[in-house]
Amino acid sequence: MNFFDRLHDRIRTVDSVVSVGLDPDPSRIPDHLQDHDLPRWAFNRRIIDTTHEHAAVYKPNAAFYEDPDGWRALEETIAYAHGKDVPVLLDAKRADIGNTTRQYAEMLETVDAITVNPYMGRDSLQPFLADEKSGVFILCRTSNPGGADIQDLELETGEPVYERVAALADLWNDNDNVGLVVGATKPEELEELREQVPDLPFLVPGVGAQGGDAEAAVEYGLADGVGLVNSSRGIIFAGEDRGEEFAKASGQAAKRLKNRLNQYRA
Ligand SMILES: O=c1ccn([C@@H]2O[C@H](COP(=O)(O)O)[C@@H](O)[C@H]2O)c(=O)[nH]1
Repeated sequence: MNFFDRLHDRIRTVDSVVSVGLDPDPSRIPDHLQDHDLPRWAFNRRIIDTTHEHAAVYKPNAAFYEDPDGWRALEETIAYAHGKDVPVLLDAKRADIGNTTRQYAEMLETVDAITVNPYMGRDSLQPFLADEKSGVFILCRTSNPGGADIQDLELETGEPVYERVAALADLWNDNDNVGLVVGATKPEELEELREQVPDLPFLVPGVGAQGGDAEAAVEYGLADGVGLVNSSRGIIFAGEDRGEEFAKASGQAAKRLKNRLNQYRA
């Protein structure tokens, strides 16, 4: 079964399009976990225990794991999430020349989907696109203010770069495994892009800590009911002031976001 069919089933099972971002900033991990062998893993395990019933996927961002202990923490986290039947989308934003990107694509042996950067063109993404079972989310219109610097530039045809990226992503979708990353902070672009590529599911980050538009994220992020709305800090650090009870607050935050997003689902 391909990733989007599996995601469709997962969304139906938990009645949720919430992507729980696992970005365990070491400086924000509660004191009582700092002595663990792998504090990031100890933190994530507790977050997974309280949020998995509300999670369509877990989205660890590779930036929070790129050191030897980090990779171990990530491996444990992925295995634990899978043990709870939750797919894992690695937010790695990878791509490189073909020979290198083939190595990056090995990551798809351990996760279910990945984010990739289209800046180097189709050959830089080919090993990801060719992996029929895995999801490939292509950065299109990102949520950060500087996303405009390049993505909004107008081409000679009058279309902005992000629209060209969406058109290319649609062309590259031979295996029905491509989605787009479009920020919830850009509701107008979400609407335009949904019209342009009606069949591509979106990963929509930027609700929660970045203050994006949750209603637009659901209304335009889903293609035939399939898509993901991510919150990371808003869920995992919801209980920052609650000491050993921190994970309970994360479970409540994930449930609250699920219910809020479900108000807008058809
Ligand atoms: O356009 C983008 C692409 C990726 N992200 C990532 O999503 C999460 C958002 O975290 P919050 O704490 O909910 O703000 C994080 O991993 C980003 O690197 C994004 O925000 N925008």
